[in-house]
Amino acid sequence: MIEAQQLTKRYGEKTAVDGLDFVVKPGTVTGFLGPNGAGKSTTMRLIIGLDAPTSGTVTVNGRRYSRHRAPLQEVGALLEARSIHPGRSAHNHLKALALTHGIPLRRVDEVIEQAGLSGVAKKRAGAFSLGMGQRLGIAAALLGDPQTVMLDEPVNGLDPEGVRWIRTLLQALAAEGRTVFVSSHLMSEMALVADHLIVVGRGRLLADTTVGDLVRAAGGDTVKVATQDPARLRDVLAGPGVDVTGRIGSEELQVTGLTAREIGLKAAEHGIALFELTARTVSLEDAFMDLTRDAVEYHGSATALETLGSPA
Ligand SMILES: Nc1ncnc2c1ncn2[C@@H]1O[C@H](COP(=O)(O)OP(=O)(O)OP(=O)(O)O)[C@@H](O)[C@H]1O
Repeated sequence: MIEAQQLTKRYGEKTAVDGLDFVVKPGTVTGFLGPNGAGKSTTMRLIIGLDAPTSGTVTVNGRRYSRHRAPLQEVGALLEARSIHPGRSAHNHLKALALTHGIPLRRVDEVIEQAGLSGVAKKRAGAFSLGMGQRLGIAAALLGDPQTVMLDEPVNGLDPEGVRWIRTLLQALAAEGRTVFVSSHLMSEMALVADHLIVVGRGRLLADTTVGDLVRAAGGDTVKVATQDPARLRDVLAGPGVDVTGRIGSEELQVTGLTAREIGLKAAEHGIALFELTARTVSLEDAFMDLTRDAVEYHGSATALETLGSPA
C-alpha cells in the first residue's frame, strides 16, 4: 500500500507535485497516468526517497521508504535512470545488488528467468538493447521479492512481445496480492493492464477512478438514435436514470442510461421506426485527453498571461 497525503514537491518556482492525495492498494494494478511533465516521475522518486517532499508525506506500508530496514524487499522500483555498469553482465549486476542488500543469491537466477534474460545473462549489459536493459531493470526491481512494485514507463523500448510479457507479469504480481503501481503517458496501454487509475496533470490529481468510470464520466454510455417520431420515442424511453436530449425539430436524440439494445427493443415494441441506433464509444484515449486537456489549457493560458503581463 502506498499512501500520499498532500504530497508536494517544488523545484524553485516550479511545482512538480502539487498537494497529491492518493492511495495505491494491494491486489490490483494501479496505473499512474498523466501527460509529459505531469509529475509522475517526481512522485515516484518521492515514494522511494530519491527526493524529499517540500511538504506532505508519502509512505509505503505505513512507513516512509527510508524507515524500512530492508527497502529493496519492501519496494521494487524501476525508474528511468539506468545505472548499470556497462562492462558488467546482467548476472553480475543482479548478484552485486543481492549481496549488498542481503537478498538470497537464488533470487538472481529466478528473476533472470522471470525477465526472459536467461540467454543473455552472461553478456555485457553495455551491449544490451533498450528492451533488454528495461527487462534487466525490471528483474532488479523484483529481486527482493517485494510486496510493492513500482515501475516508471516500463514498456519504453519493449517490442510487442515484451509489452505482452510486462502486461502478464504485472497482472500476475497483483494477483499474488502485491501492490503494483505503474506509470505511463499512454492511456491505451494502461487500459489493457490497469484496474485502477490515478490521473495527474501539472502535478495535481485529476482523477482517482476505474477505467470504466472514467469512460462513463466522459460520456461513453451515450446512444445516438435517429427516429421518425422523436417526441413519442422520448415518452417511451423516459424513466428513472434515463436522460434524453435532442434539438427541437431534429429527428436525432442522444440517450444516456439505456443501452442501444434496450432502446431498439422499446422502439420496436411501440412500432416506432428507427433510422439509426449508434452507441457512442468513447475511447479511453479520448476520455484521458478530455480529462487532461483542461488542466493543460488552464495552466497554459495562466502561464502565458503571467509571462505577458496584463493583456493590452
Ligand atoms: N530536478 C528537477 N529540477 C527542476 N524541475 C524539475 C526537476 N524534476 C522535474 N522537474 C519538473 O517537474 C515537472 C514534472 O516532471 P516529471 O518528470 O515528474 O513529470 P512526468 O509526469 O514524469 O513526465 P514524463 O511523462 O515526461 O516523464 C516537469 O515540469 C519537470 O520539468
